[in-house]
Amino acid sequence: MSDSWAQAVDQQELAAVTLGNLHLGDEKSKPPGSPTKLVVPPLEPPEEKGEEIPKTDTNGVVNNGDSPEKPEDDDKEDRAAQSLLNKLIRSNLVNNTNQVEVLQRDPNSPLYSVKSFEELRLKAQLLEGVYNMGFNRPSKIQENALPMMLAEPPQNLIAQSQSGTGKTAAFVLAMLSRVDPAHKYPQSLCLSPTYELALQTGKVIEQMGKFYPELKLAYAVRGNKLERGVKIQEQIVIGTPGTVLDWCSKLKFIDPRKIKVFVLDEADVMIATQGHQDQSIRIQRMLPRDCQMLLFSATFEESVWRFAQKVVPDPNIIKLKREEETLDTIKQYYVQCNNRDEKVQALCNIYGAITIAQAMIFCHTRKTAGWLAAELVKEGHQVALLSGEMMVEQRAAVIERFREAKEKVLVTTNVCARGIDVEQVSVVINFDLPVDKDGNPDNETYLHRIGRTGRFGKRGLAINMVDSKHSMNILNRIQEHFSKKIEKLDTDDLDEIEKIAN
Ligand SMILES: Nc1ncnc2c1ncn2[C@@H]1O[C@H](COP(=O)(O)OP(=O)(O)OP(=O)(O)O)[C@@H](O)[C@H]1O
Repeated sequence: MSDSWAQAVDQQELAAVTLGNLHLGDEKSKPPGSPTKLVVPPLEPPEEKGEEIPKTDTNGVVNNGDSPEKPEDDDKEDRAAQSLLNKLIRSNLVNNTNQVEVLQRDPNSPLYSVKSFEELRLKAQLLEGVYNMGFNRPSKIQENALPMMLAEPPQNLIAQSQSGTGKTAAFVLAMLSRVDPAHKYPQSLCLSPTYELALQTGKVIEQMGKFYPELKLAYAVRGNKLERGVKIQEQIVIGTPGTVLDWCSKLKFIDPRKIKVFVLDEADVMIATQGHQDQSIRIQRMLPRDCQMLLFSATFEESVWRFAQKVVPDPNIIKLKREEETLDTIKQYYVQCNNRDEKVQALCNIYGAITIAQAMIFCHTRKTAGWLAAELVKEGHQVALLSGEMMVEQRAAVIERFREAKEKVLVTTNVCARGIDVEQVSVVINFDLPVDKDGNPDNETYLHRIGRTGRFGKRGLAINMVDSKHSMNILNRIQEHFSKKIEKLDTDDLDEIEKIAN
């Protein structure tokens, strides 16, 4: 009897934790409302299955149908959702100190790079747009990519750099620069992998083109129904492959032979969606030979490269390596427990002994994450829970609140937090150690969770919870892999805990 009562309380509290951190009705993904500038994009979701967002519904809910006990399956995480999440929470350029690698189509032509936007001789309206967005100087990738993209005669480009390094801003500038506002037909065309990503890029186009009101933008996304026989007058079109293909061929809203710049954004996300690769290639085949082709990708695996070569003839290539993560500046500890209740107790002891500004706690399953969040709330902590069944906007809102330090503890599973940098986190706790599908140590994930790139530099603290022979074995193998000692921490000894904070 008392047990079931306790369970009911648990469930209620869990629900409270979850709801407490959701920002329902977040408007971020709604199409921008500037009726004079838009062919009104749909408020309703894309309709056709398999077109825009295969594993999410139109609000970004990940429908992977996992039972809550199972670990979240990495492969099922939607790349498009991840990319959107990163865009929604990012407020700044991601710094990268690595050298840019440039491969020129014609190695004899001089290689230009710019240190200021003035050097690009942009139209005054565009330069004003750039400064109005708060950009003072080109980002690392923009230094090389912009002169190439704006060169005469136009050159093709394949560019790869991690998310947040300024690719979108770069190609938007190229798209806007090449358009002649006197001509009332599409001249710049950009393909995005999903409806939501198209809207995000559309926002950048609108912001950057703010002082150039003659330039108009149309959204070729599903749900945006136009009357038959209509010809698009907007000079810039952003859309998803299925709809753009229809608009260019079957419906003839766009004359593809008049396109001067063709951008394929997020190529790695694009090819992860069935059908998009073929549709993109079919669109590309309709474009004139002298159309400038630009392709961007955050990663560059073999499949992306093959696709890129099919759609971008004679390309220049620019690559910017990811910043390496390292464990050098991290103090690593483990705590030995017998079960998960002891792990919670150990956590509470740690919190009782040292002041932790902000911590991220990783669990193996959503269920554990939910349970742990509820336990920590009971102990009086302000906890944010990030879980796979949340909509992308909700996840973004949780991370945003955490970044603003509205909560001090973020409990999450690996899949949810992948690729998300919350710079101020000083302590990372592996409530469960990262393992792959076969139960082997997942060293890469371990490094991602607790590693720091050179730019963060600060010393960090990582605490691993061990609760069985098996997890001890995993820990040992991780230790061997990185050749870095993970010290034992006795969480019953307050003095010892205090020492680790110094
Ligand atoms: N030169 C710049 N100076 C300052 N901020 C910039 C500059 N270029 C871009 N940004 C800003 O940095 C952030 C990342 O830029 P952008 O979205 O273009 O990167 P990206 O490489 O396209 O990443 P993603 O593909 O994830 O969108 C944005 O907030 C953008 O406004």
